[in-house]
Amino acid sequence: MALKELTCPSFELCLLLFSTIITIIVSKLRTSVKVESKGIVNLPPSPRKLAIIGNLHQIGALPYRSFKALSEKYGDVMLLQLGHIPTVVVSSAQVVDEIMKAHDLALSNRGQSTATNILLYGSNDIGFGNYGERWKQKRKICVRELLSPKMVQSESIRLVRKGAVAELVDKVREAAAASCSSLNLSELLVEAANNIICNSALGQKNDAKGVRRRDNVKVLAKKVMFEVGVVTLGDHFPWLRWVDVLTGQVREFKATFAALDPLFDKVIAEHRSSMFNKEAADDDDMFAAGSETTSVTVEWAMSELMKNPMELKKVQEEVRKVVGHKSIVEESNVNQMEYLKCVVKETLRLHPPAPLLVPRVATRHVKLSGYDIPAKTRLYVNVWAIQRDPRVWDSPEDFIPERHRHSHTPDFKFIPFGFGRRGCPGMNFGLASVEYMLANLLYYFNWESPQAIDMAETFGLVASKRIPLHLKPIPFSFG
Ligand code: HEM
Repeated sequence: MALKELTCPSFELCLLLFSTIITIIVSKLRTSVKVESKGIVNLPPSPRKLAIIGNLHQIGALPYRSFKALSEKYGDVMLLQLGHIPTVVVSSAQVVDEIMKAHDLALSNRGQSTATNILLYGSNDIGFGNYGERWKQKRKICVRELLSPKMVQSESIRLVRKGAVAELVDKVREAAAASCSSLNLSELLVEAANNIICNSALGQKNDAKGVRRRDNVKVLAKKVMFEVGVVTLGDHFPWLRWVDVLTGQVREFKATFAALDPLFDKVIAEHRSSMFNKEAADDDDMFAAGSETTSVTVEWAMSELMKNPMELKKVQEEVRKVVGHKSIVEESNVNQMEYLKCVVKETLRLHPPAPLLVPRVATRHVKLSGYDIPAKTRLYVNVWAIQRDPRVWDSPEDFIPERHRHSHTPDFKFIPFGFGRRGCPGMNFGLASVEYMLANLLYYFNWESPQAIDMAETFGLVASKRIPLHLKPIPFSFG
């Protein structure tokens, strides 16, 4: 056979595959020798893995559900091989307690990906940046300038929330006046949550063409949120990074970044001499992380309430009793709505927007529940499984807001905002928005559902409803 025929593309591909396999085997042998020579022997239980892909074939489109099913067989600390990434999945409150007490610092790095490296300035942001002095500084500035309880309750941010929610209520009212029987509430919630965050952080300025800046950010933030959740082939198999280039994936990330970066430059320039600091403005993922988590929480709360009419009636009675005939829902009213707060908590228990938190990475070897976790292992905390764990929750699949009435102590069986050094700094900001949006929707309108509520999920970095929530609003009058 002529040499030319041998070097056809498929032969090159075989050669590439063969050399890749040899490289993997050699590197695996090296790793296992290293592991054994360091005395690391007691690894967590693992399901059987396949060559090269490891356990990837066992993970479905909703990984937190696949992890839960596997953990029922392999335990609360389980080791999976996701492509080339060794990954530990934690599925019990007790183990989270142990992490918090003994290993929070050692498990404070994040896992970076092709997407976060391109979109988030080399993963140099608060959400995906590694733990360290620079990261601590950035986080401190964000909390001080925007997310502290004092800032969240400041007059300026209250006004922003009030304005954005009034806009939401007006839009629902318009739809009701036009006898809309199937309003896409999900869409309006995303818009309202985005407006709260963009207007709080960026102000309400327009760009040169007269388009409101928040409208530009809105579209981009949604894109960023989706794309940072993308795990490319090259992330699982570094030797296949070139495929990400060929498929156009890398080009897509770069295009999003190219659109977002000048916008942030403008904001930074404007705020240089004022309250907002460059380090804080750097964090485009904060807008994305903050708005989608907020809107999906209200979306799930409304869905659960529609499925549970007794609870809907109860929470509406409370909201209307507290607000009375004033016909304006004040933020201060929300503090008296104890049951509404329970509804929000129960929603976050059953539908944590980040069901696997944001993955962490071990900076050094740690011992967890007696198992060895080597440095650089990725860690997922399966909050979705923990918050439905029948060992710690009665009737875990049922929507029972009442169960939160007397639970004030921090408890690792309920951690929708994560925990420790990497826990969510936007909790107060997020809760204030969720509670105020929900109180308004429940005060001004009664709701009917044109069809059965579909509770199916879809998952990127955030778990949202697969089919947007469509409802019929009916304006409520005190008569
Ligand atoms: C209902 C609303 C929200 C929920 C349920 C939520 C949940 C979470 C969770 C689970 C994490 C990961 C925590 C961990 O790994 O332990 C996180 C991180 C983060 N969240 Fe939130 N979040 C919400 C709203 C917000 C808002 C409104 C903002 C900002 C405006 C925000 C900013 C962030 C940031 C910057 C991080 C990264 C923190 C770090 O890595 O150190 N979040 N959030």
